[in-house]
Amino acid sequence: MSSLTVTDVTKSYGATPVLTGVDLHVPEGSFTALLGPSGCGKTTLLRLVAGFDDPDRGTVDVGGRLVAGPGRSVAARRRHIGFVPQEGGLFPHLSVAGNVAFGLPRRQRRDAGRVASLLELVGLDAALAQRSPHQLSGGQQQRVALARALAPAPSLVLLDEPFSSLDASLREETRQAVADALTAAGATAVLVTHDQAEALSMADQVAVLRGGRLVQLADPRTLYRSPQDLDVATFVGESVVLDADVRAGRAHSALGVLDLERTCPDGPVRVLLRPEQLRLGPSAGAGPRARVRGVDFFGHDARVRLELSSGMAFSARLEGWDLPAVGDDVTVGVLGAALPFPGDAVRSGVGRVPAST
Ligand SMILES: Nc1ncnc2c1ncn2[C@@H]1O[C@H](COP(=O)(O)OP(=O)(O)OP(=O)(O)O)[C@@H](O)[C@H]1O
Repeated sequence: MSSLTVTDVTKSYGATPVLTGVDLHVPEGSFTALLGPSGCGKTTLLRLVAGFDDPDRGTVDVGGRLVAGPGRSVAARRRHIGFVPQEGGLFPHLSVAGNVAFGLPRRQRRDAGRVASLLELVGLDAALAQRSPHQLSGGQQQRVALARALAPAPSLVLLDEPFSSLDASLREETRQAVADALTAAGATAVLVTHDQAEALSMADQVAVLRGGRLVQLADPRTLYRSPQDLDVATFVGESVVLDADVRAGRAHSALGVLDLERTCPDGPVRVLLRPEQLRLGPSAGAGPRARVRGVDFFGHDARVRLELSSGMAFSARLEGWDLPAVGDDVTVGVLGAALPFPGDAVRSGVGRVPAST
């Protein structure tokens, strides 16, 4: 397996810039997720790396070998890159074993042991080897597609939204199987997704793309806890954004006086909390009082929608055992510190919680 280095990659279709000055380094043996909203250029970047298209400017380097750049474009089939497309792209007329064997060098195609070990690597029972793709679940098909992509021991594996067509329970299970197989193979992998939970749970590092630019590259915890701006914050998770006034290093806000995650000059600021930092107490307790306006119960946890007497609405994320009822009055406490964004203009004093889950 090899590292991947993308330097200053720019691509336009007609007059429309799709990628602008993208720099990305994926260390050997690591897993990077490209995360961003629809149309931000994720798939285009993957296609330029795979060799399905060429950048207008910049370079792509796989394991120290320049595969795309000024005057150079190595053909896709010579880049030693495995590709797992959205729907798996299995050959319908070949068996599972035939599909996996297709990825092997010609002289190894009849090696049943090699095919069996690849199926084992992706967590599939060898008994499935003679089935046709249409006799498999969507999750099993994706695993076969990964086994086929890993078969030639590629330098790099690219996965383009491979779980998007799977239903929720199968998606979780398949993600885990794919992540385990990639780790076991020591693969360098890049996954395209618009699902923040998928990116945060699977990847070693997450590259957030917005409008064709890479706006932040960080490990999942850093990205979630220290997003570079409020747009990234709300894209990677639910947020409570408050207007506040910093005095002597603490933020005075509608949810009380908050400690800050990093130093911030005195003055108006917007601060970020995550809904799971909020704790609710009895209405007679200390802290700002709020009324419960709604409870969205998910089983293991719940989103409790709250409103202060000022009309400010926000949500807390609580474990599902001991939840308040709609109409209850509660007090709100804050765990940990808030993240300040001094550059963001103070708006109307109303907190917001995006609907993204
Ligand atoms: N071959 C092409 N010709 C013209 N425009 C294109 C082409 N490929 C992509 N685009 C445009 O480039 C932009 C980025 O597309 P891309 O598929 O890379 O986005 P994405 O982030 O992967 O989105 P999604 O999550 O919806 O797949 C879009 O506006 C798309 O319409």
